[in-house]
Amino acid sequence: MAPNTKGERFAWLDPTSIYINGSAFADLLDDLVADLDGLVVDVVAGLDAMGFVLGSALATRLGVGFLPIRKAGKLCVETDRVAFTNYSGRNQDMEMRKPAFAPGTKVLIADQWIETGGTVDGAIRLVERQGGRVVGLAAIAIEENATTDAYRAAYRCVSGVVQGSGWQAECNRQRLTSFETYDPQRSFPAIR
Ligand SMILES: O=P(O)(O)OC[C@H]1O[C@H](OP(=O)(O)OP(=O)(O)O)[C@H](O)[C@@H]1O
Repeated sequence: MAPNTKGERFAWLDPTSIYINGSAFADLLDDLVADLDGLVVDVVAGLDAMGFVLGSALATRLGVGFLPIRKAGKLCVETDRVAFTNYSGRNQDMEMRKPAFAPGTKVLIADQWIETGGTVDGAIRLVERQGGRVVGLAAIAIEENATTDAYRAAYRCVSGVVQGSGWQAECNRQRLTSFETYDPQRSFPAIR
């Protein structure tokens, strides 16, 4: 995963090198699906924008559909809208089509990353307001803080970066030791 080279307005890392490499992406999905074993999911909801990548891939692996939750102002149908604040401190709105599913639908929410938990909090509210049951959260990494501790207590939380690992501690510090040797070419897709 690549370090931020652009400053504070941006996320502290970029996981594109996982998505762009077929083996790495497949390994990530294998691990997440294995950790989701036994969880009954009716639909995967992915968060705009990068949560669409992981969310739609997971949905196809789980054999269920995919529901995009959008940043506000994009959907051309009736929506429900909530405000949220993410790691940047910026206030934004997000929207979900309305109606999106029947009450009681079991929803797995997927996002690229959970840092403060502010973004996923908005998605949980949208799902629950339509009578959906959030059954799990999936991400490449879920940083540890009071908000995400509460999520782990309430929902099945699965992440590529495993809780208790050295990588989890590095994620919490927002500095990976692998940044020192990061080389984008190592993840380039093979040319056939
Ligand atoms: O836990 P939080 O502090 O809310 O931060 C996590 C969110 O931030 C990132 O997305 P970002 O808002 O950067 O947008 P993007 O998906 O369009 O890159 C990430 O993909 C999550 O959606």
